[in-house]
Amino acid sequence: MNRRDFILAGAAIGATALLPETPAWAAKRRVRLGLIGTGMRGQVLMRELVRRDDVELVALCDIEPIMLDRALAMVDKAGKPVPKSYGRDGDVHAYRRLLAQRDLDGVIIATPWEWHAPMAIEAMQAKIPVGCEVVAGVSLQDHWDVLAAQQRTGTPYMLLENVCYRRDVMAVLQMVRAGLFGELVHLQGGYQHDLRAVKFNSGDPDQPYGSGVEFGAKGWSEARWRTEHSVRRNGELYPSHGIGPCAMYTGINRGNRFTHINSFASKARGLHEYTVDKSGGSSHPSTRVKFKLGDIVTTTLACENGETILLQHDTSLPRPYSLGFRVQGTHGLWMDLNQSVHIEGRSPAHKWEPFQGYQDQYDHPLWRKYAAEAAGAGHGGMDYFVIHAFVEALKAEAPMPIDIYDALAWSAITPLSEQSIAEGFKTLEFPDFTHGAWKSRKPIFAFDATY
Ligand SMILES: NC(=O)c1ccc[n+]([C@@H]2O[C@H](COP(=O)([O-])OP(=O)(O)OC[C@H]3O[C@@H](n4cnc5c(N)ncnc54)[C@H](O)[C@@H]3O)[C@@H](O)[C@H]2O)c1
Repeated sequence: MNRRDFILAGAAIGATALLPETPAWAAKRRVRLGLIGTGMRGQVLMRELVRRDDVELVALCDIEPIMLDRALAMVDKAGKPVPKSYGRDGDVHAYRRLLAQRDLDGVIIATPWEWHAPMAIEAMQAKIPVGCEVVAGVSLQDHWDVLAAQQRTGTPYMLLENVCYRRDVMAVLQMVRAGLFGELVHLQGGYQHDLRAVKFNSGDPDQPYGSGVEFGAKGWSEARWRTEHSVRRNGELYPSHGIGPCAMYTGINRGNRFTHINSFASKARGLHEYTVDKSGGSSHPSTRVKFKLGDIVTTTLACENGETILLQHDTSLPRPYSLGFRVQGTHGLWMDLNQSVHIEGRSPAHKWEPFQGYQDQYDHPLWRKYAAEAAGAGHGGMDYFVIHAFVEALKAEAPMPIDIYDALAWSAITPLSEQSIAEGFKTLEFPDFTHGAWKSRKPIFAFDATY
């Protein structure tokens, strides 16, 4: 079975994730990748890509020449061959020319959210495996369209959700699998990150954070596109960093699934107050914008196996960063905010223990093996692992460890939470993107030190 037959076999049964064990013939030594979106995130991912000997970055695309030039300079500094580049002319569809380049083994998408679904769909139609930054799509229909393209073509798709590879998150995965928490009952996570200085700047490419109160066409980097989502939308806008680890702990899409969702949104005050304070009055146009996104959006998910999961989206108020994880079962719990654990019968009664001892004992084999390589990579090293996983799975032509179903279930939380809030905080049924396959699918994420 060659690579093409392997992909088509996936299409025939509806999902690459249902494919058998990695076949013996599959052992590529190098992969040729393209990158669409060489902005702030794309450049962080490129740091990982250009230092790998098994990756050849053969194509870059961005419609902002400054970002494209920064990316090309990174390749040059790394002493790697010059990739083809697209988009300098500002053509928002220049990525189609990249996808038409016939030598690609995979493409990474790190563009604004609204581009993820169309770009991924067209890449899969061209039979080019996709590594997509969070999120998978914007509307619920986007999610069904991405699924249809993946199933029609059988092309591998991975969501590049890096928090699943955070060192403590992976140690907790080992603890969950070792049964330390007993049967899981309740989990929490979220995206609790003061993004005010990301959502506004002066538009100066050298000062992307907090340099002013512009956004939209006058902003730079995420202020150019992300802030608009806070103007138009009210929901859990960035679910995957929080839900990804919780979904892996509870086996979502692999023996478990989300059944229901609801969301509550608080009033919206933070972004308006920030623009007034930062601009010193109410004369700047940004101070007159009415932001729809509630400052704190709280989402609850119910799971088939009886767990509840609570997510909080909190990006518009002053606060230190924390994803707010809590993993609680019949024998005890872990919380990341206080870096503490309590395990009944092992911890002192009613007392927290520091997590460090557990971290050392349950450190994941991947971290034990690759900690030195990951040192210095983005987000405390986890960006090393997410790129490593995508590249290794591509080389092995094996199922993606965070696959299309993970991507869709995690990312669809956003449009569903918007709908819940819009309909008076209504509880909604969660769609089953696996069409029942969740019952028999087995977990595959991070069982050894491979990827
Ligand atoms: N996983 C993480 O930790 C993490 C961190 C930051 C950002 N992200 C995600 O990465 C993505 C990009 O975010 P960012 O911070 O790099 O934003 P950014 O604005 O800095 O970069 C996006 C780039 O996409 C380019 N672009 C826009 N439309 C395009 C098109 N049609 N064709 C080609 N290029 C186009 C822009 O010119 C820009 O350079 C987002 O989805 C974001 O949520 C993930």
